[in-house]
Amino acid sequence: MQIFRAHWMAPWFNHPFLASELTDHGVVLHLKRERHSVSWHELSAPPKLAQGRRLYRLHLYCTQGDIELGWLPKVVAESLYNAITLAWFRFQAARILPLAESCLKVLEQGYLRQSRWQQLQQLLTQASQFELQQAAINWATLTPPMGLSDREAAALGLMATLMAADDTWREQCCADYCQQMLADFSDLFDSLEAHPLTPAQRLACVVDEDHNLVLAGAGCGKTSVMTARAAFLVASQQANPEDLLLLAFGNEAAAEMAERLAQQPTTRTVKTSTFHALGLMILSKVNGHTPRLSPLAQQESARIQAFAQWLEQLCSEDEDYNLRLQNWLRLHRFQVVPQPDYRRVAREWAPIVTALKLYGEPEPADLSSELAEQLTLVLPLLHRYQHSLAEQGHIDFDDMIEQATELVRQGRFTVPWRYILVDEFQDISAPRAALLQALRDAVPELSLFCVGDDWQAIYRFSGADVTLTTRFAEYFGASRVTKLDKTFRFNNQIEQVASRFVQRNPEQLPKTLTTHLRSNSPSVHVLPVDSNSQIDAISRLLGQVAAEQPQASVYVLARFRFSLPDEAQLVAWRRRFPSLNIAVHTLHGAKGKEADHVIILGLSRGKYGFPPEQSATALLDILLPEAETFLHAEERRLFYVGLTRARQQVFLLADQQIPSTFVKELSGGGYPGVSKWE
Ligand SMILES: Nc1ncnc2c1ncn2[C@@H]1O[C@H](COP(=O)(O)OP(=O)(O)OP(=O)(O)O)[C@@H](O)[C@H]1O
Repeated sequence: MQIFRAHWMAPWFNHPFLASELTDHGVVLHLKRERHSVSWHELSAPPKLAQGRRLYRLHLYCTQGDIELGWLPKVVAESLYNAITLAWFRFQAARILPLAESCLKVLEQGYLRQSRWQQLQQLLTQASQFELQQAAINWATLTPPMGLSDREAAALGLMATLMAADDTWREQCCADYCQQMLADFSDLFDSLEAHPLTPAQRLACVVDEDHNLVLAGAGCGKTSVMTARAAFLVASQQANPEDLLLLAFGNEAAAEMAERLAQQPTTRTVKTSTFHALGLMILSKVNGHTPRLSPLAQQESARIQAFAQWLEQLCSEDEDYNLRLQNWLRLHRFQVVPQPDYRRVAREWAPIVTALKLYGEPEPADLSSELAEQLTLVLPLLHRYQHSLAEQGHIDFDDMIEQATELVRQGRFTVPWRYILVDEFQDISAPRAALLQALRDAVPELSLFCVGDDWQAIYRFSGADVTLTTRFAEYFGASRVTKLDKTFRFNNQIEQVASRFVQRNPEQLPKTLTTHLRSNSPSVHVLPVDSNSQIDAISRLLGQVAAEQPQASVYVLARFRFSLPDEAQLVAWRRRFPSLNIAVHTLHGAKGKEADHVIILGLSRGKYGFPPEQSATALLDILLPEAETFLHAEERRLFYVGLTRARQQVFLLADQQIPSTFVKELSGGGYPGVSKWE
């Protein structure tokens, strides 16, 4: 054991300190008549060396009161100082090591998500609660001495960094992570698709907050980003394929995603599902049997049929109901004689019944007397519907999502995923968002990745709530929003028209889209036609397209299914223009699809025009979440969806006598990208 002695003259001057020695436990001070031990534990900081006129003093910071060792010759003072400093740092490093290793484990998980950041802060706080002294040490201000092992130095360095870390440091960590991933996986992003991903698409794939929202414009490659993120997570070994779940709303979209994932060997086994299939799977797994889904839920036609029958029954059983219904129908210009068109009423009221079930009855104060009357007419339909489900032991999709959410909340379903990716997020409803939130809460490290475009939110009538997108962070908490603003589908001419049109509603999130394709001439054409000559006009347009671009694809779109050309007409066109790829869709059905040319028909005013002027939706409006103040807000977005299906040109067949207000707006000046054909 090395002894560090004070100057031989110390006792002569009655100085009590004679010598010191270092042990594993601390410093032993040899005083005149006794020995005094100071454990490493009691030293709250490294020692400090001070030079006197000829001799040195060493200051020890002790929790019981500071101690000064005087009368030290220079060589002794320096070596004692070095020895105590090194031993003190070693002692602290040994104490800190488990904490440093726990912090490192959090950091090694990758992107420093808000939840991981909180975990780190908790670790540091917990440690300082146990080790009060340690909390008082300001590691950031201390410089560790030479002689520490790499491990000790790293632990102390990490502590110094973490104790000084703030939000800016976290941001920097996230940015560094992204930069590293972008560099490491640039080959993957170059080669995954037929085209290399853009910088914005790549960034969207690697950002990995607890909740991620990718806000995109039409045609900006949302599907490419969904599948590329899945491939990236697997390639970077942050996830195995079975850790991932990709969710879509419709079967077709889920199937398309599955097909795209199957093209990569690493993502072939990634699970894709619709929300409904997910709900069904959760219920079946937990309950041990498949729930009995009502045919009324599965087939719209069956539901309408049942509602129509119940309306008829209600009228025949209850004369008062019959009279009130007839009055209401007359007032709203529905057919009443020879007898009411119950099917039509059923079709219009079905979404009201769904909304009533989902969101409950509105406050009476919110209803005019006319709407209150309508409510009393609709409520018996809801009661019969619920009664019929209960009687048959059936559930519908809303029940299924609600029950699945409850099972996840109760911990009865073991959530196997760590990454959930959701397509078309703008169309999510509150119950589906609650299911996502429950899944997320069940697995602390689960990250949500939602891709959507608030400009294309078109399912409010069936309960979708676009504010879950526009106020994503308020709903889900710690989030990061990335944007895709380069569209590959359409040219600048279509973009200018469509973006200006949709942004007339100031509630839409502002976006500036750039286009990959450019054109100098207008690409949105308004063709005034007589309502009876729409088919001829389409035939002429198809002929024109076939002559100029024989292999082109053409969509014929309409607001309502019954406005679309029938199957026989489609077959006739396909025969006449065999090289063209012609398809007909409702505007809702065309969502997510694209064609070279788009023809939109039925652009008139009236109850079944576009936008439809239907007073019957007033009650629905009150029931649905967050009524929109801008007139025809959702129809405007639907029109935007129609415009943005086209890669090259859009043809708007405007009713010559009563043109749609949307078309009047487009052709009335203010939209330089629109050409008007006479
Ligand atoms: N980085 C890219 N380079 C070139 N083309 C791309 C790129 N990313 C996507 N595309 C192409 O852009 C088109 C639109 O992509 P996609 O259908 O994924 O868009 P989207 O954002 O889902 O559109 P929407 O919301 O309108 O349905 C597709 O033809 C796709 O191949």
